Amino acid sequence: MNIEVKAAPVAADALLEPPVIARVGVIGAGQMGNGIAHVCAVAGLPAVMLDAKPEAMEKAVATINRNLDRQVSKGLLSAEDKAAALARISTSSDYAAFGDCDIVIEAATEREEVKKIIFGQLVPHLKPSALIASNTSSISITRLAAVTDRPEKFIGMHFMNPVPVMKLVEIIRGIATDEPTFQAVMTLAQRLGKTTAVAEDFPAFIVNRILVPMINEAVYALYEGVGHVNSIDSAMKLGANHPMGPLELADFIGLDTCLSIMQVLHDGLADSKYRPCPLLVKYVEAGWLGRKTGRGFYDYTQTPPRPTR
Ligand SMILES: CC(=O)CC(=O)SCCNC(=O)CCNC(=O)[C@H](O)C(C)(C)COP(=O)(O)OP(=O)(O)OC[C@H]1O[C@@H](n2cnc3c(N)ncnc32)[C@H](O)[C@@H]1OP(=O)(O)O
Ligand SMILES: NC(=O)C1=CN([C@@H]2O[C@H](COP(=O)(O)OP(=O)(O)OC[C@H]3O[C@@H](n4cnc5c(N)ncnc54)[C@H](OP(=O)(O)O)[C@@H]3O)[C@@H](O)[C@H]2O)C=CC1
Repeated sequence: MNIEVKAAPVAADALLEPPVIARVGVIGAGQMGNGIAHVCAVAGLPAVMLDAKPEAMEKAVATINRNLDRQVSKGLLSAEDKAAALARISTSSDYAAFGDCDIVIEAATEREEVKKIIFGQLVPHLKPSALIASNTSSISITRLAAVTDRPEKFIGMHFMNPVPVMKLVEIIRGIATDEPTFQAVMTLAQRLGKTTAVAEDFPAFIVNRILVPMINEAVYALYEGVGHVNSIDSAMKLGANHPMGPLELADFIGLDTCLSIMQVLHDGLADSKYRPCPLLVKYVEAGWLGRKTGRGFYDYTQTPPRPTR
């Protein structure tokens, strides 16, 4: 009996060449934006950063300088390579600066409405072939892509904090993301020295679906009096071999970002197990956002940082 074996159909876009990325734009010059610009520049890619506030960009360049020095002192980078990397970084407060970028990576505050406004401002300045990536920690890539003129060239590129140190980048395709975009971003992540994990477009993807509910649970443990800040963090560092305790890590990520991620999980999965801890909500309402505001579960004006509970 003859069995006819048919080749699986090949999507038309799989035959197209992925675009080459030679110049990167970064929106948001906070802790993630400066880290993304840093690793691009070290990998030889010119990177232009934009932020709502000029002082945020000045601070970002100073942070990059300090973190490059850290790599030089550890012997990971030569002084010449550091100088060359710094020279590849520029800043602008005008979206027109993204006109010659092959990809723009958005790393602004974790609020859907903020990101959607940014994409509306960005799109008119992009060349037709330019890709857009979002570094969102949790928000639907499909929904963000839908407000742009190029959902097929839109993708999630989720770096981990601190970007120069952490090996992983999660890659998330929206429903419309095409194959050349996916391939181009996989190649870019490799060029930046990162390892990729591909995640489907579900709330908070893989890392934060697992990590941030653990942090939220640590805040519940604090809220319910199971332990003090120090005992909770020591327990997880020494008892589970985590490099940082969950409350220290929450402060490091930013409590506003942790809360936004829990809200996306709670809204998106409609399961009460993702309810943000009321104490986390209260800290964010107080403006105690962690390291970036000098106070969270620790007070960073003290050396060493002193637990606030
Ligand atoms: C929320 C999300 O969407 C996803 C996420 O990113 S979740 C967060 C994922 N990251 C983690 O889990 C990090 C856990 N912590 C660690 O792995 C380690 O503690 C660490 C790598 C951050 C630092 O380890 P270390 O090198 O032993 O510590 P140390 O040299 O004392 O560095 C600590 C400081 O350097 C930073 N850091 C270290 N090397 C750095 C570098 N090359 N570039 C930038 N920052 C660096 C740390 O953020 C911290 O900042 P301060 O300058 O304010 O102190
Ligand atoms: N923190 C973490 O550990 C990680 C965060 N992420 C994600 O990365 C993104 C950025 O987070 P992170 O760097 O921590 O946040 P930060 O708060 O450190 O930085 C965000 C920056 O974006 C700026 N910004 C806000 N609105 C605009 C705008 N309209 N145009 C330009 N810039 C704007 C903010 O300015 P201002 O302060 O003036 O509002 C701020 O400088 C978020 O989506 C977050 O979820 C991903 C991985 C890890």
